[in-house]
Amino acid sequence: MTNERRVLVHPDKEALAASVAARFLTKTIDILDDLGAANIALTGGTMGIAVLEAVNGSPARDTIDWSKVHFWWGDERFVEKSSEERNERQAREALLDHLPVPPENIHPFPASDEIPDIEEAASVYAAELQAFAPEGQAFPKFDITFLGVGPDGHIASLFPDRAGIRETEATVIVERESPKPPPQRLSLTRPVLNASDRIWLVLSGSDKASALGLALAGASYTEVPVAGAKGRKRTVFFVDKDAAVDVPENLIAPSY
Ligand SMILES: O=C(O)[C@H](O)[C@@H](O)[C@H](O)[C@H](O)COP(=O)(O)O
Repeated sequence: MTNERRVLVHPDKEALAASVAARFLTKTIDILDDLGAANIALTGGTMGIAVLEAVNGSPARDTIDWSKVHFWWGDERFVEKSSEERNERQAREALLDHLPVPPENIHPFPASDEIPDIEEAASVYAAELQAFAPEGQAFPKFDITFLGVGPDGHIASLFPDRAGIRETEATVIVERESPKPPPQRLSLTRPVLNASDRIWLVLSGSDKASALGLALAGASYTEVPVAGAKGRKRTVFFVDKDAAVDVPENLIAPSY
């Protein structure tokens, strides 16, 4: 199988979440068989959380040795730890709090009431990435990185024409004026995201169609950040029919 970007189309959001959840569970089993451990980067957003809820509801959920899985995030809203807006809180409620994952395997970004200075919070997460990195590397190799996509084509908290999407040296950036509320966010940078073996983008709804179509048609990633998402081995767009209306026919994988 080539590393060409693939688009898998599903009839609706529910089928999309269920399909991605099933694929996540089987792929994680394969990764654990191959490597003995897995690093997964989660995303915020309604589709990202819907996938986690579907994983939690799967009968196959408990076939995995979750003690070997580490969970990270691609981005986080810089709000209080208990805020309902936090990606970590939403992921814990959707899945993580229902799994026998050792607490030390869950790596959330710092919250604003833990480290009030957002620049320091970014440095703390960069240090956490470094602490779990292979020798000589600055961050772990993520086996699967989930990304949602905004109507403007943003991924994680990397937004069009903002400094964050252009950053190639730092592993974590600060976004202070996110066009998507809340305004203050922390995000992994594109090089870190793209060092993932697999990037799985999950998007639904007609409001995503334009960004997806532009990205697949070769738009600049500084203008349409999702255009710059490319895993080392696989880049798969899991979409519903509404989000797929502008996708070139030749990129749509046969439905299965
Ligand atoms: O913290 C966040 O808000 C997410 O990381 C963000 O990148 C999200 O994934 C997209 O905005 C898509 O969100 P929806 O799936 O809700 O459209």
